[in-house]
Amino acid sequence: MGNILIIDDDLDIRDALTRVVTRLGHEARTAATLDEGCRLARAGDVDVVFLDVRMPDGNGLDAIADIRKSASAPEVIVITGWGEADGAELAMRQGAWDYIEKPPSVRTMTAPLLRAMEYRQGGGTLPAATFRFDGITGKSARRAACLELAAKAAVGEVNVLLTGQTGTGKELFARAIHANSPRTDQPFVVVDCAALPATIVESVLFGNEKGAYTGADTRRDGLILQAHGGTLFLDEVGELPLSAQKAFLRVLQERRFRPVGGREEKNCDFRLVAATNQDLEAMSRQGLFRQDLLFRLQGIGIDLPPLRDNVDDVPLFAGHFLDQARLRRGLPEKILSDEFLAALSAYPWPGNIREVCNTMEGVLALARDDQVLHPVHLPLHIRVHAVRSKVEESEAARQVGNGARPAAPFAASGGGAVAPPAAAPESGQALPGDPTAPLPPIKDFRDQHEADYLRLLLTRHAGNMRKILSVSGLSRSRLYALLKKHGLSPERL
Ligand SMILES: Nc1ncnc2c1ncn2[C@@H]1O[C@H](COP(=O)(O)OP(=O)(O)OP(=O)(O)O)[C@@H](O)[C@H]1O
Repeated sequence: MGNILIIDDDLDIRDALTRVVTRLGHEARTAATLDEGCRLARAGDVDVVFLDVRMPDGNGLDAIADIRKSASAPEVIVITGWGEADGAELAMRQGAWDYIEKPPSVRTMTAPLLRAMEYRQGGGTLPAATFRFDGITGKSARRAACLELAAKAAVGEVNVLLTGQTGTGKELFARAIHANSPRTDQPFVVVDCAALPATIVESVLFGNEKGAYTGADTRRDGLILQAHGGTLFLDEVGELPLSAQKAFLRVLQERRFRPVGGREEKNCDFRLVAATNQDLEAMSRQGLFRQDLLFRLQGIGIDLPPLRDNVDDVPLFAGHFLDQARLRRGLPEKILSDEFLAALSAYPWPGNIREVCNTMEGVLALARDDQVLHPVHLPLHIRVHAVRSKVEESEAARQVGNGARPAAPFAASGGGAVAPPAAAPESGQALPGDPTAPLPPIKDFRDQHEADYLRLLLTRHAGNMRKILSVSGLSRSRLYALLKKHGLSPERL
């Protein structure tokens, strides 16, 4: 028997779910507010949580990570409004087990609950608790959800597709999935698809017989055979030529392949993990990537967040890599000055975690004998960025002091500047038109303009999520987080 928690403000849905839960022999607890639900999840030994998205006191999606962090790490089944595909997607990205649409039927309520309970009773309980995160750090909710998914993926055989910008840790995660899988004692074979010469890509993958083509003076085993029993990691899979995609799809379907120039087929048994920093869905719409292969690859999709979406993780990574480098060189501990940390946080880290790692190596080389780290130890471009941000902030404050509204913070990523809203902001501190009026603190000023920008974004592009994301340059989760921060309704997304 399991403990099921139902968090929904709709009494009818609470009652319907309670009936389904008790009929399956489990115990049901209910909460009509998010606050009470989270409290019950934290307090009790809960196996599964049914969680409504639109709660009177907040958005259920924002509570998933917290609920998953409760001691019993319950599985979360999200209840979304009909057609809220974006909410469902976000729920899965935050680590939800599954989602059901309103109005729920007995079948839609029962199936995911049965599967989640089966998973927990079958030893799948708390996979993250037994997952070895060797060398993996980061605390943000999104990164934690990625680790959860990796832990779940590791115990099974399903194909995994890791996506994310360069340096976000795709290869590190692929290695961790292999290391935590039953195949850990077998080979982990990396195929860098971007480095495969197009003319011999099939021979590199599938091997070749002697004389199969000009220059093939020996027989050789391909990488697929080398991965037999273990894990094949296809890095930069978007670079795989179309002809090789077709051949590889067949391998995935039939687990058999024929070496180039060979007569007999060979069996192969490998677990596939692929990675890309490209948008494979867009590529497949343009005919550049086979859709059938994409479907096969993304058994479990793990989308690693860019570092700039989780600024709070920057000092953590900096400390982590600094310690690693310091211990390797036998140097004493360093103190990170506030200015040093501020400069790190102001920088957007386009090279993500890899860039932090390289930067900290450089910092340590410069600061060998200095106990305290200052901005001067950072590379010039990072210092320049920090200084520019500071100057821009003071410039903006000065313009406000003159009664002018600054244009710079509204520069849209797609080009032209977005005009500031005509009406006075609905909330937040009003800007002083009177030059003698006291200035708001810079944080309030920034927050207020952020809110104005979001309102404008929603007004102009209501209902067009793709446009909203491309114009703003925000990731989906960052957008939701900002809407929540400013108390704006995501309904118009
Ligand atoms: N969560 C993490 N914790 C600690 N180190 C990390 C983490 N993520 C990435 N790194 C480190 O950052 C560097 C880059 O990671 P990795 O090579 O896995 O990125 P990637 O996404 O595969 O990059 P690319 O797309 O350029 O191949 C590595 O040194 C890796 O160990």
